[in-house]
Amino acid sequence: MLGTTVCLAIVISLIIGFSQMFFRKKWDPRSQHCYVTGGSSGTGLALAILLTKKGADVSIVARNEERLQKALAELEKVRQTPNQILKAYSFSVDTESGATAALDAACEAHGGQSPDATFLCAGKSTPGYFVEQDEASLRQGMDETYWAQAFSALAAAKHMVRQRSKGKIVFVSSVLGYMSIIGYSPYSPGKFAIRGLAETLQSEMMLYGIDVHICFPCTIFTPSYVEENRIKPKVTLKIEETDSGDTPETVAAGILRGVQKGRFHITYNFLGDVFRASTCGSSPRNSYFIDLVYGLIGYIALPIWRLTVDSTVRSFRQEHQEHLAGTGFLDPAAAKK
Ligand SMILES: NC(=O)C1=CN([C@@H]2O[C@H](COP(=O)(O)OP(=O)(O)OC[C@H]3O[C@@H](n4cnc5c(N)ncnc54)[C@H](OP(=O)(O)O)[C@@H]3O)[C@@H](O)[C@H]2O)C=CC1
Ligand SMILES: CCCCCCCCCCCCCCCC(=O)[C@@H](N)CO
Repeated sequence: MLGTTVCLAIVISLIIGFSQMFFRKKWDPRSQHCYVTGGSSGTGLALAILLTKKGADVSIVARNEERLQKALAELEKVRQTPNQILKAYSFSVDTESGATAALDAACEAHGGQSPDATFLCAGKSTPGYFVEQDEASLRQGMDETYWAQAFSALAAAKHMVRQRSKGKIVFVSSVLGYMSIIGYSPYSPGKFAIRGLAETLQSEMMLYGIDVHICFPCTIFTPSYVEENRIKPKVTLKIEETDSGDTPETVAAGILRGVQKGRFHITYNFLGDVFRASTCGSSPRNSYFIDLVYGLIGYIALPIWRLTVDSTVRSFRQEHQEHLAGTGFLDPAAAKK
């Protein structure tokens, strides 16, 4: 009985898998309005360039006007047709009012129509030790991760639902939204929170025919990666040596491919695939069989990797004590153990 059920499940998922592979119509960005937050730099910019090359109308949003204008000039260079609408808007998207105003401004250039796809790339990482954080820095961490994406998703969802228009919402979390390591207390919780929101919306947006996706990148060589490494604890840098990193262009191509394939969780490299399959839970899978293989690899390799992470952290104990003594954090009256 169990054998028959398993066989039946395999046959059904094979049929579904193949039919999706051959008959699913790939999303074409041509002439679609793609709204990209964080589009002035790194991954968001690479994605905006890619979408422009594919013939999309592209709106980019970020705060710094100068970088936005430079980015817009990059988009202009790869414009495919004279009537492609390419625009840049300076707003901070980590509040509801900012995110809504940014979206409304971008929609105005399209007769008030909702974007066909909303890519939420805005985000920042400010790593540091937990005991060196305070209320302001931890709240800032959530602003730079969760709120920098959640309010744009809210604005886009309301806009689309009011207009009864369909579209896509694409979040950018991190593998640090699947797991975490020392030094990421201001960042990782917000990236997990983005997953929580995406999981809710993947279910709820079905009411309206809105597709939801979420990408979990590993290290990306972007300007902010260079910036975060300046303040990143050495132990965190050491642990991250295992991750060889990708260019923003690779990640952007991975995001677009994932959206076109209709993936909910998007990963584009081996490490990402392993973490995705190993923490999938009841989230929609990408493939029953391939994910099983990645899951198996994770089941064997991740506990071993975790042991090496733990031993790296312990090997930094002495150095860390000296660091805390140097910053005056330690209570001088407390006996040295
Ligand atoms: N680099 C990496 O190693 C990894 C990055 N990620 C995530 O990928 C996404 C892109 O990162 P990356 O390409 O490195 O980023 P960059 O720092 O290169 O670009 C970030 C972009 O977001 C904009 N931005 C940031 N905060 C706001 C805000 N509050 N309002 C409006 N715009 C904002 C920035 O412009 P401005 O400052 O002018 O507003 C900039 O355009 C982020 O969500 C990041 O967390 C995930 C995994 C790894
Ligand atoms: C087969 C299993 C082996 C497992 C090896 C795992 C190695 C992972 C190293 C940690 C990668 C951290 C990336 C952080 C990305 C990010 O979000 C920050 N750059 C912030 O922007």
